[in-house]
Amino acid sequence: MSTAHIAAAPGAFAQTVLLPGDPMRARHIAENLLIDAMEVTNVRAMCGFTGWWKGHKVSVMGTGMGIPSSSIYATELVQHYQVKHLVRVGTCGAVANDLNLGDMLLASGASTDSHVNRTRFGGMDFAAIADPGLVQALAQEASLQKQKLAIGNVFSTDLFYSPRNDLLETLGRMRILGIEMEAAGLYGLAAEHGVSALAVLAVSDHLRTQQAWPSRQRQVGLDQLFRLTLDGLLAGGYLN
Ligand SMILES: O=P(O)(O)O[C@H]1O[C@H](CO)[C@@H](O)[C@H]1O
Ligand SMILES: O=c1cc[nH]c(=O)[nH]1
Repeated sequence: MSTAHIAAAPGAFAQTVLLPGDPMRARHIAENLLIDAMEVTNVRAMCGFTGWWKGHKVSVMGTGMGIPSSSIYATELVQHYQVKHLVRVGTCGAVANDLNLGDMLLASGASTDSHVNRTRFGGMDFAAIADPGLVQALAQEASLQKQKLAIGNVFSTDLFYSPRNDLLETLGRMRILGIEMEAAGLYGLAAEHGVSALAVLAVSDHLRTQQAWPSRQRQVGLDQLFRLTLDGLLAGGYLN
C-alpha cells in the first residue's frame, strides 16, 4: 500500500511516530539513536524510518516545514498507517526572555495565524492543545531526569519571515514562549482524527537577542530532546 506521499508497506510504521520538520533530522535520529532502523519511505526525499528504542518499536518521519506540508504526512500516517500518537520534535524561536539557545520547550497549547483549525471548526476558534497524557508523560520524565523543560503556549506561524513589526511584542504580552510553524495544525488534526499529538521543541533562535544556531546544528543538535522524548514516551506506555 502507498499513498500519494508515503510509499511504505502496510504496518511499516509504529503506533507512535516522531515528526521532525527536517527529513535529515529524521535520518539522524534513525541512524544515531534508534536500533536497527529501516527506511520505510522516501517519496520526495521525505524519509521515514522504523526502528527500536530500548526494545520498543518507534518510527520517525520528516514532515517538511509549515502546517500544509506537515498536515499531509500526519493525515496519511493516521488514515493509512493507523498511527495513533504524533510527536513533533522540532526547533523554535524563543520569545520568552528566560529561554536560551538549546533549551527545551513543550507546547501544551499552540496559537496560530493559520486558518486551518477554523476551517475544521466551522469558522470558530479552536483551542489547539497537546494531548494531556503525552504532556504528563514528558513532564514527568523531565522531572525524573532533572532536565529543564519549559511548558506553555507557542505560536505556529505560516510566515517564517513575518511582515508584522508588532509580532514579538504581541506574542510576549500574551505569554507565548516560542514560535514555530506546525504545532497548531498538528493539534487540530489530531482532534479531528481522534489521535493524540504533542510538540516538543529545542530553541534554535532567540527572537530578542538574534542569537541563532547554524543549519547543521538544527539538524544534529537536538539529541538531548530526542532522548528525553523517547524515554518519556516509553515510560508513558506510548511505545509498543
Ligand atoms: O526544525 P523544524 O522541525 O523544521 O521546525 C521549525 O523550523 C522550520 C523553520 O526553519 C519550521 O518547520 C519550524 O517549525
Ligand atoms: O519557526 C521558527 C523556527 C525556528 N525559529 C524561528 O524563529 N521560527
